[in-house]
Amino acid sequence: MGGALLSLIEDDARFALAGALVSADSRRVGAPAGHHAGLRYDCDWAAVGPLDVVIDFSAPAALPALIEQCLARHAALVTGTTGFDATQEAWLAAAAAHIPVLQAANFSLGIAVLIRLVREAAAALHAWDLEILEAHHARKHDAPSGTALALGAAAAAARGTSLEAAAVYARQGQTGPRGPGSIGFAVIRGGDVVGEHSVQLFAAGERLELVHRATDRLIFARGALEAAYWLAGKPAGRYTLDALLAARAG
Ligand SMILES: NC(=O)C1=CN([C@@H]2O[C@H](COP(=O)(O)OP(=O)(O)OC[C@H]3O[C@@H](n4cnc5c(N)ncnc54)[C@H](OP(=O)(O)O)[C@@H]3O)[C@@H](O)[C@H]2O)C=CC1
Ligand SMILES: O=C(O)C1=N[C@H](C(=O)O)C[C@H](O)C1
Repeated sequence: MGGALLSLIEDDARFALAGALVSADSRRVGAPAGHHAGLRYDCDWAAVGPLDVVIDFSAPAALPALIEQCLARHAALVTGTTGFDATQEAWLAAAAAHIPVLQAANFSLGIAVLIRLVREAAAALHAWDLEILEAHHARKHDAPSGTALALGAAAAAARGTSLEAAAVYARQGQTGPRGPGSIGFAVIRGGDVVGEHSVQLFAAGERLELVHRATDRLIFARGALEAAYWLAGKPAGRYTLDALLAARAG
């Protein structure tokens, strides 16, 4: 995602790159960061100049330093990183008391609309069995994807329950029949799949499938850049992609 962001920022006059950070043991440290006037990848926040907004697509382990630096610099934070645990989610919520934070498991417009459709379908077909399938490239670290979890949370909320109460993440052996009201997840990993999500609702004699397929990672980078431009300079608080889309539509 870092590479996709760099390539877009190069052609976007709204942005000036302050720095490009990778992990301490990255083979990229010291290599040119795209074609940005002498900027090189670094692993040290000290190499990053003054900034208005940080865009994060990294790993949960990067979060403590990320939050510390955003707070110290009063910078807005856009994060697309997935796989945070409950403690890390709480750190993000606490940071939002001091800086603007926009977190989205998926920055594609199609997924934003899919989440709305899932809410509607889950509520309208409240007794139907609901399953979520996702497929991603072989290098992905977390499962199910953040997007699959967001879709599950939207469906659960639309049915007046929570993902914690409804989710079934694994089935193997003598599982017994499907639990009523449960939300099942299935995960595929392989090759260079950019990201595919399918929400399926089943009743006797019929099935509804809602599917999104991403074929280019640039869509996520574009969405994150729009979010960053919108978020910079806003008051402290939590912001969502939905709020950005509503602001643009209105
Ligand atoms: N919200 C969305 O729309 C999307 C979200 N994602 C999520 O974004 C995250 C990154 O995905 P992707 O770009 O494919 O992953 P990659 O593994 O390709 O890149 C991760 C980057 O983060 C750096 N990094 C890892 N750990 C640290 C650390 N502790 N401190 C600083 N930098 C670190 C890596 O450095 P190094 O050079 O060492 O690898 C690398 O540059 C994932 O959580 C993924 O699920 C991905 C796509 C879209
Ligand atoms: O790791 C990825 O690649 C992606 N991760 C996000 C997720 O976990 O939902 C978004 C997108 O599907 C690509």
